[in-house]
This record gives sequence, C-alpha cells and structure tokens, in this order.
Amino acid sequence: MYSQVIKPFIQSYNGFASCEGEECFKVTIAGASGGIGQPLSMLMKMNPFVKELSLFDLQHTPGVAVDLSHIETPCKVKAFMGADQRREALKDANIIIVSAGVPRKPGMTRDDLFNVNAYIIKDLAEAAAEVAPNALIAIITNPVNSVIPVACEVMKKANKFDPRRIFGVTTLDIVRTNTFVAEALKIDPKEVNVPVIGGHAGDTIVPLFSRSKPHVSFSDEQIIAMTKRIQNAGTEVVEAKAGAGSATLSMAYSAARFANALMRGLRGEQNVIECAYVASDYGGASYFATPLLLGKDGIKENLGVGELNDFEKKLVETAIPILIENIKTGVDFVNPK
Ligand SMILES: NC(=O)C1=CN([C@@H]2O[C@H](COP(=O)(O)OP(=O)(O)OC[C@H]3O[C@@H](n4cnc5c(N)ncnc54)[C@H](O)[C@@H]3O)[C@@H](O)[C@H]2O)C=CC1
Ligand SMILES: O=C([O-])CC(=O)C(=O)O
Repeated sequence: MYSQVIKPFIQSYNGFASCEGEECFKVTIAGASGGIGQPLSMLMKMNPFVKELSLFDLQHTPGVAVDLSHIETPCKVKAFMGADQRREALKDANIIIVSAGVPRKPGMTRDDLFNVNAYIIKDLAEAAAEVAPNALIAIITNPVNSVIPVACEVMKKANKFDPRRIFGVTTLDIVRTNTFVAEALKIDPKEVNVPVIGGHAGDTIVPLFSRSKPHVSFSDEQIIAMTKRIQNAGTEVVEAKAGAGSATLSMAYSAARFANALMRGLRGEQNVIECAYVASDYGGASYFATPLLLGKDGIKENLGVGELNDFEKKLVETAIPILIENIKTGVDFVNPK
C-alpha cells in the first residue's frame, strides 16, 4: 500500500520519496485535535521527511495519536495533552505548526478571534522560545495579521527572535487563487502559480494576476470579480459550513504544502519559494506577505513585492493601513502601554 499508493501520492506533491538521518524532521502540531489539526496530522504522518510527529492539544491527542500510529509509514507519533505538556510537546521541534485556537462562525470577522487566540499564541511562543528556539514556526491561527506580531514580540522579549523563522501561513490564499484561475482557464491547477501578497483577511489579501504563471489575460471585470472572491473565500466557507466552523480540509492541505516547502528548504533544496506573512517592512507595514526563498534557516531571501500594475498598487494602498492597525493590535497586546 505504502509503495503503491502513498509513495506515488507523496512524490506527486513533493517530488521526493524518502529521507534519512538529518534530512528527517521533528514536527509538532499545536491544535492537533481540531478541524485543521487532525487532517494536517494525517498529511504530516504521510510525509516522508517527517520522522517524528508530536501532537499537542488541550484535548483528545492520545486517541488521535493511536489512530494515526496505525498508518503504515515510518514516522513516530507522540501525544501531548494539556498546558502541563506544552513544553515537552514543542521540545527540539524543527517545525512547529500552530492551528490552536477558535475558528469563526457566520457574522464574525477574523479580528473577533483575537481576544481568545492571542493568549494561545503567546503561551505557545513563550514555550517555543524556551524549548525550541531554532524551530521554524508556521502559524495558521487567526487573525494571522495580528497574531504573528504577538509571536514575534514574545520572542523578542525572550531574546530569541529570528525573523527568518516565524511565518503566518497564507498558503490557502495562493491555493484558492490557483484553483479559481485554473477553473477559469480550464487547465490543471498544478500548472498555475499566482503569488498573493499583503495579509490574510479581506482587503489585505492581494492576488497578483500580473505575475500569474501561466500569463492570464482576464478582462478588468474578471480581475475585479476574482479578487473579490479570493478576498472573501474564507467567509464563503464559513457561511457554507453554517456555524460548524471555517475551512479545515483545504487549510490542512495548504499547511501541509507549506510545511513541506519548509522541509525542502531545511534539506538544502534550491529554489523553494512560497508566499507567507512575515516580519518585513513595506510601505510602513512591519509585517507583510511576499514570496520567500526558503533555505536551511527558514527565510533565505525575502523576494519582496516586485513590480505591480496600477490595479494591484491600489489594492496594496488599501491593504497597508489595515495591516498597520492589525499589527499594532498584536504588538500592543504583548507590550501594553
Ligand atoms: N491561516 C489560514 O488560512 C486559516 C486559519 N484558520 C484558523 O485556524 C484556527 C483553527 O481552526 P480549526 O482547526 O477549524 O478550529 P478547531 O476549533 O476545530 O480546532 C482548534 C483546536 O485548538 C485546540 N486548542 C485551543 N486552545 C489551545 C491551546 N491553548 N493549546 C493547544 N491547543 C488548543 C482546541 O482544543 C481544538 O482542538 C482558527 O483560529 C481559524 O480561524 C482556519 C482556516 C484558514
Ligand atoms: O475565514 C476564516 O475564518 C478562516 C480562514 O482564514 C480562511 O478560510 O481563509
């Protein structure tokens, strides 16, 4: 089964089939029992770069771990549950993926999640600073625009801040954009790559169709409609789920794609590029999502925003003041006046 089904499946999305020794990694998932955490844990258990998978949550991880441990891949799965086991779960992880926190219900904005989720991110970042200071930390939890600054400020306080190692996961915006473009062009989504910059909420999400591969020649109306759909896609899922949460499966896929790219960078593979929301400096916003070249220490080079057309410049102009406000919320939470 592994060689016939899983290996070719994995090869089809990461191009590698197996790894050894230092090329294998310990991955911790915080929020592992949740709607995103469970399918993401499965995808990580199936990833041949992962030798050890540490599942952390406040509930249910022992059951999730036993269930996953029956999957016929070499990766070892361990369960950690409750605040007392937080440090042990994170200890010496190469990659920490955080999906711990509450999701939206219809009528809520991502910002409405801040008051609960900021505390969760603060606790996890404090623990990571102590027991896994070299980990690459990929944060899925919303509001991404504000909680990444929370994690970074906590790291700064602990003197462990390395801006190359903390990422807000915006991959779902790229995945959605690629999917919608492929649908419009009637081609395989694998052929499509559209960078998405800015942040991860409403008007801060800025798809760059001018940089689409393959080149697209949509009308202005099509570009406007598609941009709106991408900016609203999270809400589209929240409304369709009608109170049962937000995107989980497409998010688990996206986080697995992003974590896989981080591991390819750690392994020294060349030209691994993904967009993510990171400490940066663009137009006064101290965090901004851009394409990143990944390497052995996380970000090898921030590839920046690059050339924008007039429509994209306007979108960025709208995004920046919102981002500045979102970032301030996160910074002030850790450093109250
Ligand atoms: N970045 C992105 O593109 C996306 C982000 N999200 C966000 O991801 C987060 C998680 O969403 P779901 O998995 O659907 O929620 P969920 O409620 O199904 O799962 C969250 C899990 O976190 C756990 N948890 C809560 N507090 C914790 C703590 N202090 N330590 C460890 N675990 C803790 C819960 O027990 C639960 O198992 C939400 O904030 C959501 O808004 C969701 C989709 C896309
Ligand atoms: O919309 C939400 O609350 C979850 C999310 O970030 C997304 O699906 O993009």
